[in-house]
Amino acid sequence: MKNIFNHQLINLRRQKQLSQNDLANKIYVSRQAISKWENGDAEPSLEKLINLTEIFNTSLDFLILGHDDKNEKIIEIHDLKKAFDKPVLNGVDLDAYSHDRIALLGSNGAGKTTLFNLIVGLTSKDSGTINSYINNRKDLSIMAQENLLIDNLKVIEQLELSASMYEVEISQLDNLMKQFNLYAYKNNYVASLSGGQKRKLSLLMSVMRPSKLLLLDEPTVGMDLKSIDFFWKYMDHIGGSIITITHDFNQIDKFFSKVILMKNGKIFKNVAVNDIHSHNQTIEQWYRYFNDEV
Ligand SMILES: Nc1ncnc2c1ncn2[C@@H]1O[C@H](COP(=O)(O)OP(=O)(O)OP(=O)(O)O)[C@@H](O)[C@H]1O
Repeated sequence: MKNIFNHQLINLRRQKQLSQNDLANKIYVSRQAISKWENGDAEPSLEKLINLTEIFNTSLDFLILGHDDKNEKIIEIHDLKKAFDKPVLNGVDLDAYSHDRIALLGSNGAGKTTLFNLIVGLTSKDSGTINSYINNRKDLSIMAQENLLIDNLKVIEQLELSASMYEVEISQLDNLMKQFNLYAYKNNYVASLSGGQKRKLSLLMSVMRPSKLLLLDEPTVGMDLKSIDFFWKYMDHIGGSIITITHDFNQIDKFFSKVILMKNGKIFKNVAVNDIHSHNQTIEQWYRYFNDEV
């Protein structure tokens, strides 16, 4: 299990709208100590960790690992059907749990984005059930395939808009833009960004607050290699359940715990990545075999 304490601390402090000084005063340490913890240069004593769990009303597991030890079901989909001109989803069954990192695979037109849109509520189902055990407004984030950006806003204005919706402190935005290599474009119009920069901005908007379920639709398409590497490293520090539509096979082997293959409007395979590796297969080989793309 990965220790992501410093990321959690930043996120939880922002959620509570506390400055580093405010938090330092509450637990009787210096502001510099908070800064070191958030930069990953030092870690608090157990006593201070416990103080932090009380302030943020959370568990030690959540504070350090980004999730509670219980692997809770967060979404349950049963016999989901959807047709447009022709049937697209023919009875999808899928459960996702709080620790899951799922790569959703399938050929073009298999219905992956349609499934996301149904989960988020952008599309209405024909039949079946989607039971969500999280608060979709607070705990569900999505980075959609089409960038949902407003062209005539400046980058900073676009981010301030999301920050106000997600109750994220505006003072954190400069730091986030620096991490995402967007700071130099802070006052540029969204319309003037390259495709890859727009993807990074969308990604930043979808991860600026912690979520229990994060849906990503082809997140790395259009990004350069450096940005792709940054993206996956960043994702590794995010808590909660993540379902990603991606064909970035190198990363699926490293990052994901499960792969789901959609075919003929159904979940054709739902397998642990470890199981595939234990048969000496890469995910790409497995995918090509089962998706008849050998
Ligand atoms: N709003 C819509 N109106 C009509 N048809 C639609 C609509 N949305 C999706 N479809 C159709 O549903 C099918 C599945 O599309 P979807 O975008 O879900 O596939 P996908 O697996 O995400 O594909 P890709 O890998 O190409 O992004 C396609 O045939 C598509 O044309």
